[in-house]
Amino acid sequence: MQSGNDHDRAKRAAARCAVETYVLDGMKLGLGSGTTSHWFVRALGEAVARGLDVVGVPTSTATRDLALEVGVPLTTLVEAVRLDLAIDGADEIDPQGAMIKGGGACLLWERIVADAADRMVAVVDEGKLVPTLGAFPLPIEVIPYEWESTRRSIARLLEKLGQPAAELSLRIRDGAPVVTDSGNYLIDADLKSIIDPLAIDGRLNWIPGVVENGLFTGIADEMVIGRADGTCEVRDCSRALTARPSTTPRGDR
Ligand SMILES: O=C(CO)[C@H](O)[C@H](O)COP(=O)(O)O
Repeated sequence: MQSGNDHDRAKRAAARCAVETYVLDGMKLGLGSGTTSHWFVRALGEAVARGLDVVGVPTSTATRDLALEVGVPLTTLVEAVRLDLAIDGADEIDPQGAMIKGGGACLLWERIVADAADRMVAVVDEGKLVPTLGAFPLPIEVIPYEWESTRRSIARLLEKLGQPAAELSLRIRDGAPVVTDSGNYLIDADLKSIIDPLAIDGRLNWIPGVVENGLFTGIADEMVIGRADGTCEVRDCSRALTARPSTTPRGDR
């Protein structure tokens, strides 16, 4: 069993490997959120201090603050239009590269930034690899207005899709609902095992009140898997067929 320190070493290994393997001078980058992404932003800051010329679009206010602290120049999607590469973590990732994201409450901005990138690379410690998604509760971002009614609609849809949730819990921290960077709430759906991620991803956002969900199917092109011994492995998942329609068809990116 891995300790917290092992996880941390593995995350740092994945982050360092991602900088060394993918980041080139002149790139416009999507900067993910969560602890693994934060190691990536720190490693990027060190590379910038050595002369690397890149700009980044952050996927959360926390990542924005860290990028400013470590000297990574920032831009916006309005200015950059397209990004060369987005690097981001995941809460779970399957062999096809389908992910559960949003454990850090940043799924909406993460999805927007990944969608604007020509290539998306997931950076994970090996503990994130799963044969089937779903042990990690699926985060669903909802607007606060009548969120309980939205939760009921989510429950009905999941039941219809043959995937009833054991629990649909409003995410609470310190006695109050967690509020995302966009001012929304999060409902975590404990699905145990997700049989058809694409079907759920494709339907959840149709529910009025649902802003985004944490199933990222067909988005990751590659994954960098970090290990506690400091090594890493790169795996290709760009041939995965499980994509929900993007605003930008992959061929046009
Ligand atoms: O989706 C995310 C935030 O919304 C993160 O990428 C995900 O939670 C993984 O985080 P960590 O690298 O800390 O394990």
